[in-house]
Amino acid sequence: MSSLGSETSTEDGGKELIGTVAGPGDDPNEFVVVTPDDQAVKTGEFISYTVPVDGTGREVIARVTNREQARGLPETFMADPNVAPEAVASTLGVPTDDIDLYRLEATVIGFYDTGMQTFSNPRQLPSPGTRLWTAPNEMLEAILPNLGVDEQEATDANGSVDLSRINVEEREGLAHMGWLLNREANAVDVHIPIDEFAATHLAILASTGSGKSYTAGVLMEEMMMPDSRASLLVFDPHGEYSSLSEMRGNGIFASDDYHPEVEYFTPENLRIRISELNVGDVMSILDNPSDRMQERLDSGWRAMQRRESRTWGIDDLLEEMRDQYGDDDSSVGALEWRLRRSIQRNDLFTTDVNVPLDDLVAPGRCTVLQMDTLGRRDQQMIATVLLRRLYQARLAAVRGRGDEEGYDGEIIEQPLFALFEEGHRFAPSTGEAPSLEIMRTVTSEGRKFGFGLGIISQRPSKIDQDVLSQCGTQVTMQIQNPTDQDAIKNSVEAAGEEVLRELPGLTPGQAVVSGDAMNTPVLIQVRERHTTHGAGSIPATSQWKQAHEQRNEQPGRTESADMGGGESTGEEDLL
Ligand SMILES: Nc1ncnc2c1ncn2[C@@H]1O[C@H](COP(=O)(O)OP(=O)(O)OP(=O)(O)O)[C@@H](O)[C@H]1O
Repeated sequence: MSSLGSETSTEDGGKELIGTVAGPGDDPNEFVVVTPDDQAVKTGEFISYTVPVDGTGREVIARVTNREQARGLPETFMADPNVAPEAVASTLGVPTDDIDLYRLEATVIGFYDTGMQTFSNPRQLPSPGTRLWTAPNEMLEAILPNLGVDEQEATDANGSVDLSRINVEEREGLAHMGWLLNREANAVDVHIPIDEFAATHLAILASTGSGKSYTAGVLMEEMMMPDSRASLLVFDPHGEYSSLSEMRGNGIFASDDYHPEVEYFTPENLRIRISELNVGDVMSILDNPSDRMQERLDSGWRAMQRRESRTWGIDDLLEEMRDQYGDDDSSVGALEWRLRRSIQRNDLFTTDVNVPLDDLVAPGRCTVLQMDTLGRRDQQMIATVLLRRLYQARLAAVRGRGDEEGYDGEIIEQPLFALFEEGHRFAPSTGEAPSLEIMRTVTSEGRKFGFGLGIISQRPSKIDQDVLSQCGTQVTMQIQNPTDQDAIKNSVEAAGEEVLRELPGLTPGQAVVSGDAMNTPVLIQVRERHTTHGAGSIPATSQWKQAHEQRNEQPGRTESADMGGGESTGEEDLL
């Protein structure tokens, strides 16, 4: 490795001199850097240079987007793998010092503007000859995520702005997701503001096995820390989050006055009161009701909803429809069969039990709805009814309806965050799902009412595009499928070319974080979980072997398997 001239190449704070600007690049925002250093600068690295802006020297950050060799030893020197190219060079008397030269392309991100609290593009490329440095670790920690660092915090005792002096770890309400992939582990820790993604929603998108639920687990752990004490609700269609209960006894999550609560609900205690369904929900679960049936159901259902009692059932509804249309109406007869089969005989629905929302959600409580024993339609139904009730309860709280005389509806005073594994199941891009409408409502309006959603999915192209495009923060992991990459391109505003280019090459645990929680997209390594990950793949070969050994140990099994001995040949069992 060679140094740039005779100057020392490093400064305090891990800032390293890496090269010199050669000139502008192909795009207006791009420039070219020549660097002799073949180790320090990888694609994706953040580099910096200083330019005068309004009379003040500003440290501008740029991202390296491409790296190629500009000069090196001739390829013929590498023809024999048994002989080092340097040995060939020395035999031929060719000097090898300072021979390697790299050409980097970099895109300007901007300088951090403490007034605007985000990056500002100086709209001026560095002049040829400008010296480039790796951006300092502490500064990157403070300015890559959207932490709203302001001038007061960033100003040192001499009155100069110094972004490296911000101690991110002292700030509250941040989720430590991991660290910048291009730097050493924990050199640049990435802490994202929970308030941002809890308000404007979150999407975690990746192919299966890339680390979506692991990352969701990391974020939930962070949200349940003493300085956040979230009110979380997890819709868990596969029962993947049972290990979150480990947070209860783990000191990392506790403080003098706080221990996180983790509660599990199963379908047995999540029954849906029939009167909570609206007529659209019912239509979606009935088998192809005709127009006449729909008309009768609509009228009957509305009449039932006007009643004071909330504990009516299918018999009461049928009686109402018969009152309206007569005892012999054939459409009511056809509806009876469908209603009894889809609702009355389904244990999920009941006339009177309704889990109080206060039992379900509370500050400092993570509630996991374990729905793995239910079919897709029943899972959607639970999500529909719960989301609708929670949304109404938040709306009532924000609008101060609790103080109104005569208001007897539910109220949830604290903001909520609901996380959906298999998000495409609840907000699908095609086909009917009763939950789609309320998912759209919460993602478009929830911000105003303190109701955030997190959508996890391995098939971004199968998520309703309105819902996906409302997820302001995105954690995107490995995705190779071109249709899913297109869905991300079309719905994720922050997903520029550089983000999309990264996706196929990521390995499990690596992610691009972009959107509202960030000032610019970054590639990170997600940190390890404090709780056990509950969703690993099942190791088939060891489990087959173990199961087979156990089977052999069963006395009856070995005897009947031994066709040569004992009284049974096993043939009797077949007769
Ligand atoms: N940040 C990480 N650190 C360590 N291991 C990780 C990390 N992220 C993922 N893994 C490993 O990768 C495996 C797959 O992760 P995970 O179960 O979260 O994938 P997934 O995308 O949710 O898959 P699926 O779609 O099948 O649910 C896990 O078993 C876990 O061990």
